[in-house]
Amino acid sequence: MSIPTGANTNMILRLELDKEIASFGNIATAIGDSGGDIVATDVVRTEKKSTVRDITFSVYDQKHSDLIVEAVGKLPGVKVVHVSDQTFLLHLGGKIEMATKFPIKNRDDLSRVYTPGVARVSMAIHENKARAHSLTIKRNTVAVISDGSAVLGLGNIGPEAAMPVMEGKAMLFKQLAGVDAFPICLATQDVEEILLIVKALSPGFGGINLEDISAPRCFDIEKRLVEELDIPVFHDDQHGTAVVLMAGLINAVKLVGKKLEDCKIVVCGIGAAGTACTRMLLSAGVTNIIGVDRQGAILKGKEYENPFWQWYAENTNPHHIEGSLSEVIEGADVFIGVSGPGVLKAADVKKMAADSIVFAMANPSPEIMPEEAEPYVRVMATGRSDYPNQINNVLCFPGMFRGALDCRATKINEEMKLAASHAIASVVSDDELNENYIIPSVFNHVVVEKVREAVINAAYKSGVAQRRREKVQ
Ligand SMILES: NC(=O)c1ccc[n+]([C@@H]2O[C@H](COP(=O)([O-])OP(=O)(O)OC[C@H]3O[C@@H](n4cnc5c(N)ncnc54)[C@H](O)[C@@H]3O)[C@@H](O)[C@H]2O)c1
Ligand SMILES: O=C(O)C[C@H](O)C(=O)O
Ligand SMILES: [Mg+2]
Repeated sequence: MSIPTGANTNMILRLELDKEIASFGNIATAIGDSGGDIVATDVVRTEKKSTVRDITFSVYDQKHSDLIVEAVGKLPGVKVVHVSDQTFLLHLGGKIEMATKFPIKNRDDLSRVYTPGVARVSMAIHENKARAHSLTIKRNTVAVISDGSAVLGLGNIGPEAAMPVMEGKAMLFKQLAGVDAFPICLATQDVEEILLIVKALSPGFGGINLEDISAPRCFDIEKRLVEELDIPVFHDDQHGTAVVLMAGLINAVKLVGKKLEDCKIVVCGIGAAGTACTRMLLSAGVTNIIGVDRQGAILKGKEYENPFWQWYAENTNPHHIEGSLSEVIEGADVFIGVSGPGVLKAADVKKMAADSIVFAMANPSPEIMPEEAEPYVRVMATGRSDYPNQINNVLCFPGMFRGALDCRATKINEEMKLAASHAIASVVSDDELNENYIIPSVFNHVVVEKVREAVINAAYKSGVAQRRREKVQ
């Protein structure tokens, strides 16, 4: 599968040029004629007969870049050394590192942070385990755990390939909410093994963020970890997504003047995210929900191997609507896509009710690109950062864990999730609300603070916060 590099990505082409044969003018013409735009050129080194240059040029996508590289590579005296882009360069050596809070300057410091001084601290924790929250990194630390089985919409690409996504989540935790998160990708997809590993590594962490673990295994893993651990365990693809979806929907229906309970909602992709989004919609009073997966609409009376689809069939699709996505979407007010790229066609969107809302949330390529859907929809959103209305769980998980860690919640419950949805939605005021602004930006500093506050209040009200209220600012 080719991954779109995004609109107007800058590529860097390293060329070795034979000084006698190659002409920079020809290179510039080849790039320009192929629709590329030269942004910069740098001389890397010059030798007697050749020179090595980096040419930075902007392209639309991966295919466009390949075309230009091919055209340049055919020029006389030009050898393509390699092609990279800024995204790849940013990933060289990974995106995060560990830092110490203060330097160890002398033997005195050494004897405090390390042996012998550290032994007294260890014994204090041994006497009272709760002290780990004040004397170790536990109170500010979250493990971001994946088995690489459902990475974005790319599927089961394995733990090594999942690392860049998990490093990205860790960066966002730190930058947005000051939470120290560790990416941990496991070389197993066995439920029992994952449970054992996560439980065994939990002592050093204040929370567990499960990420990109495929359904239905993710449900069992999360449920059992929640039962067996006394720190919050949160499967981000389920609950983070559902929280942000609900925030976007609260504002979108307000904008189009519909009532959420009256809407016909089609959810496409009944995996981790689709199941959790549906549960949240049901608890908000929506009844007319139709779930669609690869085989079409999920229906009561049919036999499903997946026990969660059995539950789904019992609890949704009250009018027993059968058929494919393009059949069941007829007259729908809302489409929620958490499946894969290009699943929804413009012709399907045309069949939706007036003032339709399309949340095409599959990453990195949505169920339909905004350019295709926009002529027929009133409100369009994706999970991506390069279009307006980014409905992405990053609006939830930093503030959610910040709040849960600060009040030392034992779990993240329904009350905390619903409070987070309303907090996110409330960042967009009625005056600001419009088709291109139903959900705040990830960079809006108010979001994390509002989510944190709402989560803390809900945690105290629902009795899962352990820290004395007056200690939590
Ligand atoms: N925007 C966000 O914040 C956000 C959050 C979570 C997940 N997602 C996206 O949602 C998608 C699913 O993630 P998940 O964690 O639930 O994965 P998952 O593997 O648990 O579930 C995916 C489901 O989609 C179904 N599906 C795949 N292709 C389909 C198609 N062509 N038609 C109908 N159904 C199809 C699969 O059968 C599966 O049931 C991914 O693309 C992911 O990037 C987005
Ligand atoms: O990682 C993201 O951008 C969102 C979400 O967790 C996903 O799996 O797509
Ligand atoms: Mg994810």
